Amino acid sequence: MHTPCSEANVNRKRRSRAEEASDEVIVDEIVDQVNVDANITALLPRGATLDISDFPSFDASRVRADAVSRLFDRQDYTYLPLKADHASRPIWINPETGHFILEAFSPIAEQAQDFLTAIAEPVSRPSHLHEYRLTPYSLYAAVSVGLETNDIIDVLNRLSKVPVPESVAKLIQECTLSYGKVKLVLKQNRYYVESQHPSILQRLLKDSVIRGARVLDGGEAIVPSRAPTADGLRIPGTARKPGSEGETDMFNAIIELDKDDDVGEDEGESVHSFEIVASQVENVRKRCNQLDLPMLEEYDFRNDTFNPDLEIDLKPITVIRPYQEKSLSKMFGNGRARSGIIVLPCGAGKTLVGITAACTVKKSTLVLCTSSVSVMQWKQQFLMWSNIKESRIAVFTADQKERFAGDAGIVISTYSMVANTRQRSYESAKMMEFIKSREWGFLLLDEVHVVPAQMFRQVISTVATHAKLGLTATLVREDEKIDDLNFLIGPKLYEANWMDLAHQGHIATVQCAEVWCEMSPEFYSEYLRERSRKRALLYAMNPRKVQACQYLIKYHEERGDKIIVFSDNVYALREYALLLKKPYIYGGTGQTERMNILHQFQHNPALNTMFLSKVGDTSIDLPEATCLIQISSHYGSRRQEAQRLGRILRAKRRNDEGFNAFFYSLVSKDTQEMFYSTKRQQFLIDQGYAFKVITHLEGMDQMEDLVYRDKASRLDYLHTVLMASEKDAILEDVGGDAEDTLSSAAARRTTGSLQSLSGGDNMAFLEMERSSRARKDTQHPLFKKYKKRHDA
Ligand SMILES: Nc1ncnc2c1ncn2[C@@H]1O[C@H](COP(=O)(O)OP(=O)(O)OP(=O)(O)O)[C@@H](O)[C@H]1O
Repeated sequence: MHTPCSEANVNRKRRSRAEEASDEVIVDEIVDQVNVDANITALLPRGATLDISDFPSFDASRVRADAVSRLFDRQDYTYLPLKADHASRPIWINPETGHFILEAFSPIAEQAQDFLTAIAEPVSRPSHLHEYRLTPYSLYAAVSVGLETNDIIDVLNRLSKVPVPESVAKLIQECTLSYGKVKLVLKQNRYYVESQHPSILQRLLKDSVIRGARVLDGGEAIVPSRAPTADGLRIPGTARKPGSEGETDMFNAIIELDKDDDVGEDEGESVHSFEIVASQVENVRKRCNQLDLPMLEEYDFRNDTFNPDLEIDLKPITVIRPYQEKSLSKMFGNGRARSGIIVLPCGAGKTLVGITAACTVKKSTLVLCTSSVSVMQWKQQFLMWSNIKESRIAVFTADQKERFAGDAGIVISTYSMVANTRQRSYESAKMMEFIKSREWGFLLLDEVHVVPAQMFRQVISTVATHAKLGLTATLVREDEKIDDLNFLIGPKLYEANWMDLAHQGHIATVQCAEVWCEMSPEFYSEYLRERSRKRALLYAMNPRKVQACQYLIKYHEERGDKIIVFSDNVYALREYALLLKKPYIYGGTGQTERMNILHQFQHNPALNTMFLSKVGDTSIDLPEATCLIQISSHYGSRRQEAQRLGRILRAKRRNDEGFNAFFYSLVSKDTQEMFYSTKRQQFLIDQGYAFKVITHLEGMDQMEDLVYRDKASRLDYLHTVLMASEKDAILEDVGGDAEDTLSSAAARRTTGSLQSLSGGDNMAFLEMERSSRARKDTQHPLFKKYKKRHDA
């Protein structure tokens, strides 16, 4: 993170003792100055101490004269005038990049964080300082949750230590003034273009495409009506958190909005609209984008009398968690359903968020997942959390093609089933007709980060739907295709902070470590000589790595942990597992054997370790697992790293006193693997996880049965590895979204062909190859403009 203080800290380490001594004098002076500022200390949380490195701002004229300021070089923003009461305001604004630094130790950090997540993208959120960045997408999302240009600038100004720089205010204005001003609303199966600003509708109607799409029924072109009232739509199963009002007061004391600012939809301003023909919706949407007036999509489900209601509610025993409620309030905040994406960490309960949204909309719902195993789990979860009748849920997979009873219901299927353009079986074609022929109130899209944009386009153009909700844990893709999702589904509505959820006990706290394993000399000289893919095999099979793995398994088994060892390379997986006498599962493992291993892992105290290939990256729920060891991984995939960590975030024992789960990445030192490893960790580091580097495992060399201790055995082993074909160095291809037929009782999300579980991975990688040819025509011109400006 590029903050003046962190950079100064790094640079300071490189400097001579003499310079440091002179700095100390200055720092002492600053500390003195800070100490006399009673306001600052009074604002600190009880028990917290003031660290000068957390406190880089002080009198600008003094800084210029001291020995430290030159270290900041171009990042010296001391010319920005600090507000007199800056100490009680938690945000720094970078005028050049639109990045914000939030002092996470501020008493109003939580409220400031809520505001920043609504208007900006979190970049990095370690313990003390958080970094956010403004982007057109984040501002688009802000507008879509109801924030207005002036509110954004005003609140930012109140939270900021310096007046909002003109460049930042301009970006906010440029990106938000036209956004959110036009809405596409589907009412009683008729599409309306709606706005509170008649002039904007008039501007749109000057466009020939839009004018041509308008329904002319002799009525007024622009029809005024009443805006929906934000009557605080209550999401089922939610209750107001005690004490939350007090916190709001505190927040308001600093950033209080003018009363007038609140007069908006609450007061029932009139809105104006004109109708467009359904077949022209896509064209009108495109035109609006080109005119810099993108349409927001909202579903006025409570006034939809055209589509039959679905009898569904959360069971009385279902209580949704505060962060789940918060994410949903972004979707339903104004009494309508806004389309968009909710981002929650693995294991934080995205399924229940989706189900609660369906219970709120109460209209026919289509759920799309990445595999048929997930389809069955969604069905089971609907039955577990809600009171929906089983006959109202239908499953559409390769093996089951059901229809729900009655006129409203839920269909759960996979992306590939719905997006398939090849020849379909008779049954499948009939089912698709059923899906296409009706209007869906709600489309729930699971694991949106892995589905190619083309597939989304196919789904969205096939299914007539009012509101869309995308769910994901990691809104990152190596192919940078995330932007497409914003336009195909909607903006990001909410993103939870992983660390907060871990501190509240909703997900496990995890200790992450990278274990650096020296390459044994024999392997290293082969590695340097080798030019082919076998290099990867050599660093994966490094005997020191095998030893580290053996040691860690022993250490954690003795602690009572249940361990999963991950390897993307099947050759390495098999060799390690056979050598260490542990069971392994990969794409080719027979079904009975798989079920048996998973069952034993869960219930047999004598089996505490299993090896798992890439097929277990996603959708596997083994809450018994408390330790992960990664021996070989898919190059630099940040998403895969996060998903793997996700396997232990739901550890059953997470709320035990002092409990920690463990995540080890074994890396062969001085090889290409180190580069990939650093890249892989970035997403988790940005979530606040700290990777410790372990260079020496205490006591490993003294282990009695340590493998490959002598040179002869290592040379033998090297020959075996060199004999392996180049094919063995290639990572496992786990096939597409294969349909499976298995089920087992206990292991939720492991109840089937694991081969099918990783279909999503393949989808994303497939798209990566095509990314260079990807069409950019759906990109909003303002974003293109913005990107060009930034690239320049
Ligand atoms: N409000 C809640 N009350 C009780 N249990 C909950 C709640 N929300 C989620 N859970 C439980 O948390 C676990 C994880 O939920 P879920 O499988 O939906 O997570 P997820 O976010 O989809 O994870 P992944 O990304 O790994 O698929 C489940 O066992 C679920 O029953």
